[in-house]
Amino acid sequence: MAGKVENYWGVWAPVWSALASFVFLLPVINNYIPAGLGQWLNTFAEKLTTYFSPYLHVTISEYGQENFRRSKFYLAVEAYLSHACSRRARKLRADLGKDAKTLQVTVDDHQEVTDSFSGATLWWRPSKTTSARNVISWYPGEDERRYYSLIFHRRYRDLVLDQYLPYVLAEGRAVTVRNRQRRLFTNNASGGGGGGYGRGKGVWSHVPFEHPATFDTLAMDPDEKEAIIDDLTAFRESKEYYAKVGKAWKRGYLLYGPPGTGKSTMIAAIANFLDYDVYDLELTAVKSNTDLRKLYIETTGKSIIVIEDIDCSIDLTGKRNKTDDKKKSSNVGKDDDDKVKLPGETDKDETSKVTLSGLLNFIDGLWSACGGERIIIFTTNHKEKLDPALIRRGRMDVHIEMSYCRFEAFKVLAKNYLGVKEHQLFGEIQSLLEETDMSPADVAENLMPMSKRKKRDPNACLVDLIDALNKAKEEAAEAKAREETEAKAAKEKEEAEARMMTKQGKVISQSHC
Ligand SMILES: Nc1ncnc2c1ncn2[C@@H]1O[C@H](COP(=O)(O)OP(=O)(O)OP(=O)(O)O)[C@@H](O)[C@H]1O
Ligand SMILES: [Mg+2]
Repeated sequence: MAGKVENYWGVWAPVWSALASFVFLLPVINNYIPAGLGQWLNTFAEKLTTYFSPYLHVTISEYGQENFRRSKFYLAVEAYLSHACSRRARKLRADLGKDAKTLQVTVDDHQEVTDSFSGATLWWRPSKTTSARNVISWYPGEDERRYYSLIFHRRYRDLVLDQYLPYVLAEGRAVTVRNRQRRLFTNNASGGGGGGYGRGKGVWSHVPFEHPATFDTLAMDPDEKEAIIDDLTAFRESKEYYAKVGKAWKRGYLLYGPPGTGKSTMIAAIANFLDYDVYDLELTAVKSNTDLRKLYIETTGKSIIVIEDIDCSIDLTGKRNKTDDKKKSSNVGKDDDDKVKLPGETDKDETSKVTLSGLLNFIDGLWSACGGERIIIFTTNHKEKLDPALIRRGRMDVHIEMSYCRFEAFKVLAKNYLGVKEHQLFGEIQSLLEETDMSPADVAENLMPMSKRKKRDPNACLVDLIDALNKAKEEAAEAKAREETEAKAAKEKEEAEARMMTKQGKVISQSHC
């Protein structure tokens, strides 16, 4: 939006100059004339300025009606100007951002910057007023009030109000999102951090999210990876589509597979790819369906809600053991812990009472009025243990199997860990990986050059990996042989027992005869 710098005083310069002198002198004149006349002169000066000036001013103040909060529009303008116009300003203000890591540069006070939009030239001027009162203020922004003035010709009034300002708001927000420090939230208060769960503060505590995993570092089949990236991209760009078909803008992913195959790493890669916050939901720390609902409502848009190891978190299979059956089944669909407690009465049962139906509601987000895109991810080592209702399409839309390391995935790890794309040992490794189930975590561990010898020579890492694969292969063969022997022994025992039973049966029937 770079614009030609022009002076908005233009041909009206002499008139403005005279007016400005008059307005400037007014406070001095006011000291020597009666109060009534002074007030009249002030009003007159204002009217004169408004009447002659072809320019309009829009003021955007830092603090709105509520003194505690900085105006969102002001922040958006600040972000927009620092991004779009700060290059053209001569005086800048530099500060550390919210996370105290990134440098933020904004246009300094009283520095006018120009912008242009659909042929219109606009001037932005950041200013501040300082309170004359000799009172120390408790509230931020009371003593010093910053504001932006936007000045433009009145013929652009509609353009500015209807198009330019909404554009500045949207652009400013986008810049803020790009610059923000993403966060990892957790509902497990013992994990440290800010507001504890259920203590009247926020229900989530958070730390900066700094996981370095990306899709480039994720070792898996390239075609599957591409399909996931496509799916995520389509989701991110489908706001209108979801609105059109009347669906909440959310998508569920089920990541399943053996330990160490990259499920948690994949979540970090997705978060980094989409630039979303992550809410790591510890289900065992949630006491009731009501609390689960509160947690959902307090999540923001552009976020990933994660429940790791869902099969271990809670009994969600719907299959209850007989003794507990009666008690637990009365829980399904109800929030029995919603009932009013007597004063002083505490929760005797500290265990989670989240039910399957509570979780299903959570996923469906039926009671949620919050907009904005959300991704829900479950991880599990045992997909077969999960209730089909929990993972049906529509809830968990995409099922992704994270499998043992095969050759294509190995090549990604070799490139990332050793910087090696081709090697004479690759052939041997390929055939070993096809025959042996080794998790990417174990392969990665073998490739890590953690000793001086390995650091000097990537070859040593590959040789170590071959040794580990051969060992794993032998162990797998031994385990298989053991299993076969045990199965054979069990079968023989069963047959012997059956023979014995038949024999006994015959004896009994003969004695009856
Ligand atoms: N597919 C992969 N690509 C790259 N690195 C991987 C992959 N899988 C595992 N790793 C490495 O192994 C470590 C453990 O992986 P991760 O925690 O993602 O496994 P997981 O599937 O979540 O295991 P679990 O089921 O035990 O939670 C990671 O820190 C990562 O360095
Ligand atoms: Mg994991």
